[in-house]
Amino acid sequence: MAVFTPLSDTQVADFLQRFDAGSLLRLEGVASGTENTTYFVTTDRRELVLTLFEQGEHEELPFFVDLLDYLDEHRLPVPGPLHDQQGIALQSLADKPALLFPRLPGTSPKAPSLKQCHALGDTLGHMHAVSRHFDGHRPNPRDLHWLVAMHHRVLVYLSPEDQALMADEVDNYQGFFGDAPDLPQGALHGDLFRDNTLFDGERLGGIIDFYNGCTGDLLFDLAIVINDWATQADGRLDPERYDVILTAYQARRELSEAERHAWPMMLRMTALRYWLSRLLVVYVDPPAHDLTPHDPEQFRTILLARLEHGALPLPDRSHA
Ligand SMILES: Nc1ncnc2c1ncn2[C@@H]1O[C@H](COP(=O)(O)OP(=O)(O)O)[C@@H](O)[C@H]1O
Ligand SMILES: N[C@@H](CCOP(=O)(O)O)C(=O)O
Repeated sequence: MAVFTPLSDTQVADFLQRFDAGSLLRLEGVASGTENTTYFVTTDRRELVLTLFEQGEHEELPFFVDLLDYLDEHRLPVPGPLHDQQGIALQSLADKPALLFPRLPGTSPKAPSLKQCHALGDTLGHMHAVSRHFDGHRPNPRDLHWLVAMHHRVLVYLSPEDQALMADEVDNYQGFFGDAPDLPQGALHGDLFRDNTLFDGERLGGIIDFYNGCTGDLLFDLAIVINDWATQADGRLDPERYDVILTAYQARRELSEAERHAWPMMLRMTALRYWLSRLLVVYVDPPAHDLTPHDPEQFRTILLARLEHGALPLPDRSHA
């Protein structure tokens, strides 16, 4: 499904000669990708992943390479791209930009255990502690400016109640974040859902799919994680997962007073961010290929639950 550009064994064998990565033994298209063409590549030396970039802003690829290089150098479990014999990571193959990565171990959890939640909170806290010093720059493409600009495009498809909900919420965020003190900044993953992690048992083998990566409010990343990892089917927060992730995170990077104050609003804003991006996919800009879109309703439910019940208290760092 997700092999948009078919590649032959010969093309990939030739491509591998640019690197010091061994000779091709096996090439296998990956069905689960949604945006790019992904192949698993086995050589006589190692397991690799080859990605061809089918869409998106290609001029932004050097930012992703720099970010992955930086996090890899700081020993975060990310696929640091392979560099060729001239030291260059970003390549071209079949007229598409291409990157070669190590294949990280594990599978994505659907119902993460508390140990997996701990590993995720610990790694995200570690990542944010080091990513504060990353000197690349890419504004968050899904921040409040984007919400303000884009939400008008879906209102016509919503019930009058949902139109009011969305428009009022965006107003609330503008009022709140316009006056709020600046939040700690750094590089973010930007889409750290369960399906962008690979677990080898309880061990976090890797965080993948950094193509929403950007620089901005670190709290935005943490709120995305909590809304995906620590939410029950009815949209309410799962208290155990919530506590474990946030305690492990804060053992690495303590939240500031400004972040604690902004937390309930950030949970709402990132829920609306996905309600909106999913509505845009369904109604405004459906993908050219035949993929089942994610359900926007899920994030409307999460937003309503955050509005009705607020956020649970944040654990203190002293409990870490
Ligand atoms: N470095 C990696 N190690 C192991 N598996 C990977 C790696 N990168 C991607 N994958 C696998 O390929 C799939 C598609 O990759 P992804 O980058 O998420 O593509 P897309 O952006 O098209 O969704 C992932 O769901 C995962 O199964
Ligand atoms: N994880 C997202 C999909 C990626 O979102 P994007 O619109 O920022 O590319 C989801 O579950 O909706």
